[in-house]
Amino acid sequence: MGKIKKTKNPKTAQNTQALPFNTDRGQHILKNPGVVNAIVEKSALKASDTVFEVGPGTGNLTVKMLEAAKKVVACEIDPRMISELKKRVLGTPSQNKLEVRSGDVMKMEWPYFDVCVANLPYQISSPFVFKLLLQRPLPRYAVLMFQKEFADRLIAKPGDKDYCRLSVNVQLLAKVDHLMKVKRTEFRPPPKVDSAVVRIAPKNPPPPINFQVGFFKFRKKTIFKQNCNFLFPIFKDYCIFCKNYSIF
Ligand SMILES: C[S@@+](CC[C@H](N)C(=O)[O-])C[C@H]1O[C@@H](n2cnc3c(N)ncnc32)[C@H](O)[C@@H]1O
Repeated sequence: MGKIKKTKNPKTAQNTQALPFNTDRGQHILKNPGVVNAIVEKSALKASDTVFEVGPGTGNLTVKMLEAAKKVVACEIDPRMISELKKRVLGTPSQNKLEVRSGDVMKMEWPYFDVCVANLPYQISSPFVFKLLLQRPLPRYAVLMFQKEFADRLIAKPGDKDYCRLSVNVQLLAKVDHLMKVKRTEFRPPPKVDSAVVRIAPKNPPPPINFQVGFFKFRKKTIFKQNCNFLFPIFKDYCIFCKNYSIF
């Protein structure tokens, strides 16, 4: 593990040797190597893969993925974490396989990648998933850790209590599978909620949706005030489907 130590108030931390966690940035670090190994195993990385990791933190997942993949491009918002990560791989055989990008993943252009693996900061879950599904070329899949309740909505099927607009929108564009549950006690500091790891495999080729007039640009209420006939067939079917299932 890295040198990070939990402090009650990061802003007033006195310990200059250890970094405080910033939970406002979703800094809940996986502390159980068994969970880290399980996530990497379930990611089924190939030796030829370029992996996009969001929020590597101190690099617990990163170092394992570097052993399995051709390259890891890791995007991290916190410069302190970047420096810990770089120190961790310095002088190791993995050093040249790691590219670190500094900044907010939602504001930057994404690199080419085959697979995305991330223990995501939960506050960006929804926009991240839709940015992922609009990424071109399409990645093979993403293995992502979410708050359990968000994961439940992603994988919900018609009739389930969690079935909602998110389930419909994501499952229209991808196959979503639940991989594993992760208890809050597996993180340092523990978050207030449990988590789950999900694989999102975009449908390839994607359904023929024109996103300029698609559901990302419309509010459902606006759509239903209009005549669906002007919409191209798949989007019209989608509207009817949502209407039938009362998904608004
Ligand atoms: C849940 S921690 C995961 C840390 C590490 N991957 C692990 O599993 O132990 C989330 C990480 O995402 C970073 N982060 C938060 N918001 C971000 C953003 N918008 N763009 C990039 N990284 C972000 C945080 O600084 C933190 O290192």
